[in-house]
Amino acid sequence: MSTTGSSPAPAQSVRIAVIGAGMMGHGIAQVFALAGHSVTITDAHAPTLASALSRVEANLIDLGEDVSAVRRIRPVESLAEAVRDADFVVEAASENLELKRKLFAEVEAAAPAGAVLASNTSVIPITEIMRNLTRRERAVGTHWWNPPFLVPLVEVIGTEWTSDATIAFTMALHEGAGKTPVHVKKDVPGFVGNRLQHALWREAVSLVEHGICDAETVDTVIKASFGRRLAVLGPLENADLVGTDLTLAIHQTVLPAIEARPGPSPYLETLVKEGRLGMKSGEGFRRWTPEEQAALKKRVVDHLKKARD
Ligand SMILES: NC(=O)c1ccc[n+]([C@@H]2O[C@H](COP(=O)([O-])OP(=O)(O)OC[C@H]3O[C@@H](n4cnc5c(N)ncnc54)[C@H](O)[C@@H]3O)[C@@H](O)[C@H]2O)c1
Repeated sequence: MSTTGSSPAPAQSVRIAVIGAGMMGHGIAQVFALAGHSVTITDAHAPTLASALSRVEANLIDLGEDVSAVRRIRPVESLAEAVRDADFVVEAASENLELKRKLFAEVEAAAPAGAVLASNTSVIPITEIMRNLTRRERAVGTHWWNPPFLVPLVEVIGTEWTSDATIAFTMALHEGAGKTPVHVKKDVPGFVGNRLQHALWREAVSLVEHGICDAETVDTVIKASFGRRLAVLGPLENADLVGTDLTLAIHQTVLPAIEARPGPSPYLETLVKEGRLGMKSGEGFRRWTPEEQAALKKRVVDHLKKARD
Protein backbone atom coordinates (compact mmCIF):
# COMPACT_ATOMS: atom_id res chain seq x y z
CA MET A 1 0.00 0.00 0.00
CA SER A 2 1.05 3.62 -0.36
CA THR A 3 1.67 5.25 3.01
CA THR A 4 2.17 8.69 1.54
CA GLY A 5 -0.71 9.11 -0.91
CA SER A 6 -4.42 9.63 -0.33
CA SER A 7 -6.45 7.29 1.91
CA PRO A 8 -6.46 3.80 0.46
CA ALA A 9 -9.55 1.61 0.55
CA PRO A 10 -9.18 -1.37 2.89
CA ALA A 11 -7.81 -4.26 0.86
CA GLN A 12 -9.92 -7.39 0.58
CA SER A 13 -7.21 -9.72 1.76
CA VAL A 14 -4.18 -8.19 3.41
CA ARG A 15 -0.96 -10.03 4.20
CA ILE A 16 -0.44 -9.64 7.92
CA ALA A 17 2.70 -10.46 9.91
CA VAL A 18 2.47 -10.81 13.70
CA ILE A 19 5.66 -10.68 15.78
CA GLY A 20 5.25 -12.37 19.13
CA ALA A 21 2.87 -15.31 19.57
CA GLY A 22 2.15 -14.85 23.27
CA MET A 23 -1.11 -13.88 24.92
CA MET A 24 -1.81 -10.95 22.56
CA GLY A 25 -0.02 -12.04 19.38
CA HIS A 26 -1.84 -15.33 18.85
CA GLY A 27 -5.19 -13.63 19.49
CA ILE A 28 -4.43 -10.81 17.05
CA ALA A 29 -3.44 -13.39 14.42
CA GLN A 30 -6.73 -15.17 15.08
CA VAL A 31 -8.83 -12.02 14.53
CA PHE A 32 -7.11 -11.22 11.22
CA ALA A 33 -7.33 -14.83 9.99
CA LEU A 34 -11.02 -14.95 10.86
CA ALA A 35 -11.48 -11.76 8.81
CA GLY A 36 -10.06 -13.58 5.77
CA HIS A 37 -6.51 -12.23 5.80
CA SER A 38 -3.43 -14.41 5.40
CA VAL A 39 -1.22 -14.23 8.46
CA THR A 40 2.36 -15.17 9.29
CA ILE A 41 3.35 -15.32 12.96
CA THR A 42 6.77 -15.58 14.57
CA ASP A 43 8.19 -15.80 18.09
CA ALA A 44 11.72 -16.06 19.48
CA HIS A 45 10.58 -18.75 21.95
CA ALA A 46 10.18 -21.97 19.96
CA PRO A 47 7.57 -23.67 22.23
CA THR A 48 5.38 -20.55 22.11
CA LEU A 49 5.51 -20.50 18.32
CA ALA A 50 4.88 -24.25 18.16
CA SER A 51 1.71 -23.96 20.27
CA ALA A 52 0.29 -20.88 18.50
CA LEU A 53 -2.03 -22.71 16.09
CA SER A 54 -3.40 -25.09 18.72
CA ARG A 55 -4.16 -22.14 21.00
CA VAL A 56 -5.97 -20.33 18.17
CA GLU A 57 -7.87 -23.50 17.32
CA ALA A 58 -8.96 -23.98 20.95
CA ASN A 59 -10.14 -20.35 21.09
CA LEU A 60 -12.13 -20.70 17.86
CA ILE A 61 -13.83 -23.85 19.12
CA ASP A 62 -14.63 -22.21 22.46
CA LEU A 63 -16.03 -19.12 20.71
CA GLY A 64 -18.08 -21.13 18.21
CA GLU A 65 -16.19 -19.54 15.29
CA ASP A 66 -15.02 -21.02 11.97
CA VAL A 67 -12.14 -23.32 12.95
CA SER A 68 -10.87 -23.52 9.36
CA ALA A 69 -9.62 -19.91 9.77
CA VAL A 70 -6.60 -21.35 11.57
CA ARG A 71 -5.35 -22.59 8.17
CA ARG A 72 -4.76 -18.98 7.13
CA ILE A 73 -2.10 -18.60 9.85
CA ARG A 74 1.46 -19.73 9.05
CA PRO A 75 3.98 -19.96 11.90
CA VAL A 76 7.45 -18.94 10.74
CA GLU A 77 10.70 -19.18 12.70
CA SER A 78 12.54 -16.31 11.03
CA LEU A 79 11.32 -12.75 11.55
CA ALA A 80 12.71 -11.70 8.16
CA GLU A 81 10.71 -14.41 6.42
CA ALA A 82 7.57 -13.59 8.42
CA VAL A 83 7.54 -9.96 7.27
CA ARG A 84 9.00 -10.39 3.75
CA ASP A 85 5.70 -10.11 1.86
CA ALA A 86 3.66 -8.30 4.51
CA ASP A 87 1.33 -5.36 3.89
CA PHE A 88 0.86 -4.86 7.63
CA VAL A 89 3.25 -5.88 10.43
CA VAL A 90 2.07 -5.83 14.05
CA GLU A 91 4.55 -6.34 16.86
CA ALA A 92 3.25 -7.95 20.07
CA ALA A 93 6.57 -8.92 21.68
CA SER A 94 7.48 -8.27 25.31
CA GLU A 95 6.95 -4.74 26.73
CA ASN A 96 10.56 -3.54 26.47
CA LEU A 97 11.59 -0.41 24.57
CA GLU A 98 15.05 -1.61 23.54
CA LEU A 99 13.67 -4.94 22.31
CA LYS A 100 10.94 -3.22 20.29
CA ARG A 101 13.44 -0.77 18.74
CA LYS A 102 15.68 -3.66 17.74
CA LEU A 103 12.77 -5.63 16.30
CA PHE A 104 11.55 -2.71 14.17
CA ALA A 105 15.06 -2.14 12.80
CA GLU A 106 15.01 -5.79 11.66
CA VAL A 107 11.47 -5.44 10.34
CA GLU A 108 12.32 -2.33 8.33
CA ALA A 109 15.28 -4.10 6.74
CA ALA A 110 13.18 -7.09 5.67
CA ALA A 111 9.61 -5.89 5.02
CA PRO A 112 8.37 -4.31 1.78
CA ALA A 113 8.94 -0.53 1.65
CA GLY A 114 5.19 0.14 1.64
CA ALA A 115 4.23 -2.08 4.57
CA VAL A 116 2.59 -0.40 7.57
CA LEU A 117 4.49 -1.12 10.80
CA ALA A 118 2.49 -1.23 14.03
CA SER A 119 3.32 -1.82 17.69
CA ASN A 120 0.84 -3.20 20.21
CA THR A 121 2.72 -1.66 23.15
CA SER A 122 0.48 -1.04 26.16
CA VAL A 123 1.90 2.31 27.22
CA ILE A 124 5.25 3.14 25.56
CA PRO A 125 4.99 6.15 23.20
CA ILE A 126 5.15 4.97 19.57
CA THR A 127 7.51 7.89 18.89
CA GLU A 128 10.11 6.31 21.21
CA ILE A 129 9.84 2.91 19.55
CA MET A 130 9.91 4.14 15.94
CA ARG A 131 12.20 7.19 16.06
CA ASN A 132 15.18 5.45 14.42
CA LEU A 133 13.28 4.14 11.40
CA THR A 134 14.01 5.53 7.96
CA ARG A 135 10.39 5.64 6.79
CA ARG A 136 8.57 6.81 9.89
CA GLU A 137 5.45 7.91 8.00
CA ARG A 138 4.27 4.30 7.89
CA ALA A 139 4.77 3.62 11.63
CA VAL A 140 1.76 3.56 13.92
CA GLY A 141 0.51 2.19 17.23
CA THR A 142 -2.31 -0.33 17.39
CA HIS A 143 -3.20 -0.94 21.00
CA TRP A 144 -5.48 -3.96 21.41
CA TRP A 145 -7.06 -5.16 24.66
CA ASN A 146 -6.97 -8.62 26.20
CA PRO A 147 -8.41 -10.96 25.06
CA PRO A 148 -8.02 -9.49 21.56
CA PHE A 149 -10.84 -11.61 20.15
CA LEU A 150 -13.39 -10.48 22.76
CA VAL A 151 -12.60 -6.84 23.56
CA PRO A 152 -13.54 -4.66 20.57
CA LEU A 153 -11.32 -1.58 21.01
CA VAL A 154 -8.08 -0.93 19.12
CA GLU A 155 -6.44 2.45 19.73
CA VAL A 156 -4.72 3.62 16.53
CA ILE A 157 -1.95 6.00 17.55
CA GLY A 158 -0.17 8.32 15.16
CA THR A 159 3.15 10.05 15.79
CA GLU A 160 4.14 13.45 14.41
CA TRP A 161 5.52 11.57 11.38
CA THR A 162 2.62 9.17 10.67
CA SER A 163 0.91 9.87 7.34
CA ASP A 164 -2.85 10.29 7.00
CA ALA A 165 -2.80 7.35 4.56
CA THR A 166 -1.23 5.10 7.20
CA ILE A 167 -3.89 6.05 9.75
CA ALA A 168 -6.71 5.59 7.22
CA PHE A 169 -5.42 2.18 6.10
CA THR A 170 -4.97 0.99 9.70
CA MET A 171 -8.40 2.20 10.79
CA ALA A 172 -10.08 0.53 7.79
CA LEU A 173 -8.13 -2.72 8.29
CA HIS A 174 -9.23 -3.06 11.91
CA GLU A 175 -12.79 -1.96 11.27
CA GLY A 176 -12.98 -4.55 8.50
CA ALA A 177 -11.80 -7.19 10.95
CA GLY A 178 -14.73 -6.40 13.24
CA LYS A 179 -12.81 -4.27 15.74
CA THR A 180 -13.71 -0.81 17.05
CA PRO A 181 -10.71 1.34 16.08
CA VAL A 182 -10.33 4.85 17.47
CA HIS A 183 -7.79 7.44 16.34
CA VAL A 184 -5.54 8.78 19.10
CA LYS A 185 -4.18 12.03 17.69
CA LYS A 186 -1.28 12.64 20.09
CA ASP A 187 1.26 10.03 21.07
CA VAL A 188 1.16 10.31 24.88
CA PRO A 189 2.23 7.56 27.36
CA GLY A 190 -0.70 5.22 27.99
CA PHE A 191 -2.63 6.64 24.99
CA VAL A 192 -6.30 7.05 26.04
CA GLY A 193 -7.48 3.75 27.53
CA ASN A 194 -4.64 3.09 29.94
CA ARG A 195 -4.52 6.72 31.09
CA LEU A 196 -8.18 6.48 32.06
CA GLN A 197 -7.84 3.01 33.53
CA HIS A 198 -4.81 3.86 35.66
CA ALA A 199 -6.25 7.16 36.87
CA LEU A 200 -8.93 4.96 38.44
CA TRP A 201 -6.40 2.39 39.71
CA ARG A 202 -4.32 5.15 41.36
CA GLU A 203 -7.30 6.23 43.43
CA ALA A 204 -8.26 2.59 44.12
CA VAL A 205 -4.81 1.88 45.59
CA SER A 206 -4.86 5.14 47.52
CA LEU A 207 -8.21 4.33 49.18
CA VAL A 208 -6.72 1.08 50.51
CA GLU A 209 -3.38 2.71 51.41
CA HIS A 210 -5.16 5.30 53.55
CA GLY A 211 -7.45 2.77 55.28
CA ILE A 212 -10.62 4.26 53.83
CA CYS A 213 -11.78 0.78 52.84
CA ASP A 214 -10.27 -2.61 52.02
CA ALA A 215 -9.41 -3.89 48.53
CA GLU A 216 -12.51 -6.06 48.26
CA THR A 217 -14.72 -3.06 49.05
CA VAL A 218 -13.06 -0.94 46.32
CA ASP A 219 -13.88 -3.62 43.76
CA THR A 220 -17.43 -4.14 45.08
CA VAL A 221 -18.16 -0.40 44.95
CA ILE A 222 -17.09 -0.22 41.31
CA LYS A 223 -18.72 -3.44 40.13
CA ALA A 224 -22.04 -2.73 41.90
CA SER A 225 -22.32 0.94 40.88
CA PHE A 226 -20.85 2.89 37.98
CA GLY A 227 -19.10 -0.23 36.64
CA ARG A 228 -22.56 -1.57 35.79
CA ARG A 229 -23.20 1.43 33.56
CA LEU A 230 -19.76 1.96 32.06
CA ALA A 231 -20.23 -0.30 29.02
CA VAL A 232 -23.15 1.85 27.86
CA LEU A 233 -22.45 5.22 29.49
CA GLY A 234 -19.04 6.87 29.20
CA PRO A 235 -17.98 9.48 31.78
CA LEU A 236 -18.47 12.44 29.46
CA GLU A 237 -21.88 11.18 28.35
CA ASN A 238 -22.65 10.84 32.05
CA ALA A 239 -21.42 14.39 32.75
CA ASP A 240 -23.79 15.68 30.09
CA LEU A 241 -26.56 13.48 31.48
CA VAL A 242 -26.31 14.89 35.02
CA GLY A 243 -25.27 18.35 33.80
CA THR A 244 -21.87 19.99 33.48
CA ASP A 245 -22.87 22.36 36.32
CA LEU A 246 -23.36 19.46 38.75
CA THR A 247 -20.12 17.89 37.45
CA LEU A 248 -18.28 21.15 38.19
CA ALA A 249 -19.75 21.34 41.70
CA ILE A 250 -18.67 17.74 42.40
CA HIS A 251 -15.17 18.39 41.08
CA GLN A 252 -14.79 21.48 43.29
CA THR A 253 -15.33 19.31 46.40
CA VAL A 254 -13.82 15.97 45.36
CA LEU A 255 -10.80 16.73 43.17
CA PRO A 256 -8.77 18.47 45.91
CA ALA A 257 -9.28 15.37 48.08
CA ILE A 258 -8.33 12.57 45.69
CA GLU A 259 -4.88 11.12 45.02
CA ALA A 260 -2.68 13.36 42.88
CA ARG A 261 0.87 12.09 43.49
CA PRO A 262 2.76 11.72 40.21
CA GLY A 263 4.47 8.37 40.93
CA PRO A 264 3.30 4.91 42.00
CA SER A 265 1.92 4.36 45.51
CA PRO A 266 4.42 3.33 48.23
CA TYR A 267 1.77 0.77 49.28
CA LEU A 268 2.02 -0.86 45.83
CA GLU A 269 5.82 -0.73 45.94
CA THR A 270 5.77 -2.53 49.30
CA LEU A 271 3.50 -5.28 47.96
CA VAL A 272 5.96 -5.92 45.13
CA LYS A 273 8.98 -5.78 47.45
CA GLU A 274 7.35 -8.36 49.74
CA GLY A 275 6.65 -10.71 46.83
CA ARG A 276 2.88 -10.22 47.06
CA LEU A 277 2.61 -10.17 43.25
CA GLY A 278 -1.08 -11.01 42.91
CA MET A 279 -2.52 -14.24 41.60
CA LYS A 280 0.81 -15.61 40.42
CA SER A 281 2.13 -15.62 44.02
CA GLY A 282 -1.26 -16.38 45.63
CA GLU A 283 -1.57 -12.93 47.20
CA GLY A 284 -1.53 -9.27 46.14
CA PHE A 285 -4.08 -6.79 47.41
CA ARG A 286 -6.07 -9.91 48.41
CA ARG A 287 -5.38 -13.64 48.86
CA TRP A 288 -6.32 -15.94 45.97
CA THR A 289 -6.79 -19.69 46.06
CA PRO A 290 -6.36 -21.50 42.71
CA GLU A 291 -10.14 -22.07 42.67
CA GLU A 292 -10.89 -18.39 43.23
CA GLN A 293 -8.46 -17.44 40.47
CA ALA A 294 -10.08 -19.85 38.01
CA ALA A 295 -13.58 -18.68 38.95
CA LEU A 296 -12.67 -15.01 38.43
CA LYS A 297 -11.06 -15.68 35.03
CA LYS A 298 -14.12 -17.64 33.94
CA ARG A 299 -16.46 -14.85 35.10
CA VAL A 300 -14.57 -12.34 32.97
CA VAL A 301 -14.64 -14.46 29.80
CA ASP A 302 -18.32 -15.39 30.29
CA HIS A 303 -19.18 -11.72 30.75
CA LEU A 304 -17.23 -10.68 27.63
CA LYS A 305 -18.87 -13.41 25.54
CA LYS A 306 -22.31 -12.28 26.69
CA ALA A 307 -21.42 -8.66 25.82
CA ARG A 308 -20.24 -9.77 22.36
CA ASP A 309 -23.48 -11.64 21.69
N1 LIG B 1 -1.50 -8.74 28.02
C1 LIG B 1 -2.26 -7.66 27.84
O1 LIG B 1 -3.31 -7.50 28.48
C2 LIG B 1 -1.86 -6.63 26.83
C3 LIG B 1 -2.85 -5.77 26.31
C4 LIG B 1 -2.48 -4.84 25.35
C5 LIG B 1 -1.17 -4.75 24.92
N2 LIG B 1 -0.24 -5.61 25.45
C6 LIG B 1 1.15 -5.49 24.94
O2 LIG B 1 1.33 -6.49 23.94
C7 LIG B 1 2.69 -6.92 23.95
C8 LIG B 1 2.72 -8.43 24.18
O3 LIG B 1 2.11 -8.71 25.42
P1 LIG B 1 1.65 -10.19 25.81
O4 LIG B 1 0.78 -10.05 27.00
O5 LIG B 1 1.18 -10.91 24.62
O6 LIG B 1 3.05 -10.80 26.30
P2 LIG B 1 3.54 -12.32 26.23
O7 LIG B 1 4.69 -12.39 27.17
O8 LIG B 1 2.41 -13.26 26.40
O9 LIG B 1 4.07 -12.45 24.72
C9 LIG B 1 5.22 -11.80 24.27
C10 LIG B 1 5.91 -12.75 23.31
O10 LIG B 1 6.98 -12.06 22.67
C11 LIG B 1 7.96 -13.04 22.41
N3 LIG B 1 9.23 -12.40 22.12
C12 LIG B 1 10.13 -11.86 22.98
N4 LIG B 1 11.21 -11.42 22.29
C13 LIG B 1 10.98 -11.68 20.98
C14 LIG B 1 11.72 -11.46 19.78
N5 LIG B 1 12.94 -10.92 19.82
N6 LIG B 1 11.19 -11.86 18.62
C15 LIG B 1 9.96 -12.44 18.57
N7 LIG B 1 9.22 -12.69 19.68
C16 LIG B 1 9.72 -12.30 20.87
C17 LIG B 1 7.99 -13.87 23.69
O11 LIG B 1 8.63 -15.13 23.47
C18 LIG B 1 6.51 -13.99 23.99
O12 LIG B 1 5.95 -15.16 23.46
C19 LIG B 1 3.39 -6.11 25.03
O13 LIG B 1 3.97 -4.97 24.48
C20 LIG B 1 2.25 -5.74 25.96
O14 LIG B 1 2.50 -4.61 26.74
C21 LIG B 1 -0.56 -6.55 26.37
